[in-house]
Amino acid sequence: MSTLESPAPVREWITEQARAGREPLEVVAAMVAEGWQQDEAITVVQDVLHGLLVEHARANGLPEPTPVPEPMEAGGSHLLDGGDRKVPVLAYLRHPRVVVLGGLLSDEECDEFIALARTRLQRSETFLLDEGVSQVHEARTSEGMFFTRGENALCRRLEARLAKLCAWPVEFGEGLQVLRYGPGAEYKPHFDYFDPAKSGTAGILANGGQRVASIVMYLNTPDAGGETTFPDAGFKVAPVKGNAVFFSYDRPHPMTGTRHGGAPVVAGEKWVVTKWLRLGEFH
Ligand SMILES: O=C(O)CCC(=O)C(=O)O
Ligand SMILES: [Fe+2]
Repeated sequence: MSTLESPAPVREWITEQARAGREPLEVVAAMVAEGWQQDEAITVVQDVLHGLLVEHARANGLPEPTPVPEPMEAGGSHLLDGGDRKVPVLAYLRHPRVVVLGGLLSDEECDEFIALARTRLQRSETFLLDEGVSQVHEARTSEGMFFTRGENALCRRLEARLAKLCAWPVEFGEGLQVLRYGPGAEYKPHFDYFDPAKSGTAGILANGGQRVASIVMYLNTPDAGGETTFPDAGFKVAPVKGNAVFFSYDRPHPMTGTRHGGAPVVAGEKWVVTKWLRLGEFH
């Protein structure tokens, strides 16, 4: 019998202990004293407590966690397999979940993205979920454009690399977006998921479901400023050509800590290409 199919009375007893404020390790110790194997006791306690937390979240109107891409899962190696390229991890943070990647794109790939996007740029818009429309907004003073998924050989190559790195299907990704920030331009702190409380969200989620991860890739190195900031974590990522920042959010809620922004460019310009990953197939 697997421990997860352990009899209901044991699970009920663990739940009672947790509700009475007993420490999980004490509960495990009590089970071991009753003849349980340590590892099996830990597994059952963990499973019951996880279920309690999910129930608690639901009862308090919080969204439940979903699976997310996890680029660090590959056996703990710091050199990730991007298929056609090995990608070094430069830093990672547990909460919010952030992974900083070095050399995700070659210099030539960065230059080619800028060249392909330059003539198609338009003032960036922000999707106003209450009104269900996209509008120019002072919180976002960049210019941008979207490629459709698989639009050209360069997009296809990068999309395949990201899918391999994140172990997340290409079909679950939105088209790549290129942004250009001139001097002084910025993107004020925001969340990338779609707010479930807004009326326009249901329509957006019909295609692909929620966003669960973002990868912001730097196509040049601004002379000063332009960091990607995570203000709630007191953390910022330096925009360096070819490098990237990955972050994931397992539910559309501020508790993920993934509020982030593009700090104002102080000197020079800043170019990024962004990929958003959805929970399901995006058309
Ligand atoms: O420019 C940056 O550093 C962040 C971009 C961003 O947050 C976005 O495109 O959603
Ligand atoms: Fe963002």
